Amino acid sequence: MAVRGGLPLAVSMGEPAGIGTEILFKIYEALRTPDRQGPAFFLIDDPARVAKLARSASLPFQITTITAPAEAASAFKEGLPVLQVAGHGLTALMDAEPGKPSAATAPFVIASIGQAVRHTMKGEAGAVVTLPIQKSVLQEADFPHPGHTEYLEALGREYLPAEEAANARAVMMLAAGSFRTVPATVHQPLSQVPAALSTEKIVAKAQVLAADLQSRLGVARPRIAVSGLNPHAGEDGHLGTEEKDVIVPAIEALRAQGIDAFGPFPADTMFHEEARRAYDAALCMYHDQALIPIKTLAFHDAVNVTLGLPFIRTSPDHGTGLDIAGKGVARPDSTFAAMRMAAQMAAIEQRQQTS
Ligand SMILES: NC(=O)C1=CN([C@@H]2O[C@H](COP(=O)(O)OP(=O)(O)OC[C@H]3O[C@@H](n4cnc5c(N)ncnc54)[C@H](O)[C@@H]3O)[C@@H](O)[C@H]2O)C=CC1
Ligand SMILES: NCC(=O)COP(=O)(O)O
Repeated sequence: MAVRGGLPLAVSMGEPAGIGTEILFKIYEALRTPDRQGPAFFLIDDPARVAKLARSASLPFQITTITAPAEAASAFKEGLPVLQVAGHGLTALMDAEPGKPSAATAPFVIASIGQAVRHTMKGEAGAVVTLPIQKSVLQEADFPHPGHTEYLEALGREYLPAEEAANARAVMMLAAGSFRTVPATVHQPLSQVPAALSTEKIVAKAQVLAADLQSRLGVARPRIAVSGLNPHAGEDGHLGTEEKDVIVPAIEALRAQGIDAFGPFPADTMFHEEARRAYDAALCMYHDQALIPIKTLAFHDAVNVTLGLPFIRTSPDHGTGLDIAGKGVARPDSTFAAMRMAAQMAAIEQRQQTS
């Protein structure tokens, strides 16, 4: 599959003690056949570390060091292309042990994400695909963002004109085919969610969602079902008032702007099969409300997409899988789906730019 003018995907390394690299090995092995059905990519990591892992797993292919993304497409035919991640003290990476993350590797994990974004924004890569990070370890290393979504929002702002940058909002979306869920608040402790919700925030997230469903995913007239926050969507104010005070005004504002938003719906009944036919995306109020249904129904198929960025970013829906790292049992499906989705989005973007 061609990616934006044949450009390969830039894959950030994620947690070196997690399942990301072994998953990438499985995907490369599946893709290196002559009739491969998937996009070319390059990994931003330490080639020596990746080669050591490949040797210990007796893989039937080689790791190819590249010095620039432009080499990735042809290198992909010879071996899994790896571009050096920036940073000092590479022994910390070489010493990474499956299942045992260390804050010493955090600077490389963070640098790899930044490099993937830079190459994509420079037009050297078609999209960013991130392998999972161990968020607690990055926090220990004083990473000031709770996850990729927030970091990518900050990185994306650097590429936007000042006025646009001030209003830029990254939106987390989990997607498995036409089943899509979006949390209005993202990595927020549950106790802080009610205070963090506002009519403005819900409106801003829904605007990005509607715009990107149209422009990046080809949904002509996005239908957005909005969840309540409380049991039974507040039971007409008897079980909470956020619906009346915050969510309904947001839906009204969105409808006045021509966005087909409706609700609020009780979150316990809006995800069953028939209910899902009525909408293209569910805008939920908090992380687990959005992620539990989709990970329960489609754990190995779902993709995490960040909308509202000046570049395309996808990721598997799962995390670092420390409990299974190094055992060879991690399934590559979600990361593979993330790569295919990034390639499809890049192709849509390219068609729009050339039409
Ligand atoms: N995009 C990202 O960077 C993400 C990072 N995380 C981070 O990952 C870390 C671990 O999070 P958890 O909640 O434990 O979730 P997890 O997804 O890493 O693991 C949950 C369960 O699913 C299994 N699992 C995960 N991926 C699998 C795969 N590909 N094949 C087979 N089984 C798989 C694991 O073995 C574990 O039993 C946390 O630090 C979290 O913040 C979590 C989600 C996304
Ligand atoms: N549970 C999803 C998740 O934590 C992914 O977050 P992000 O790192 O993509 O922001």
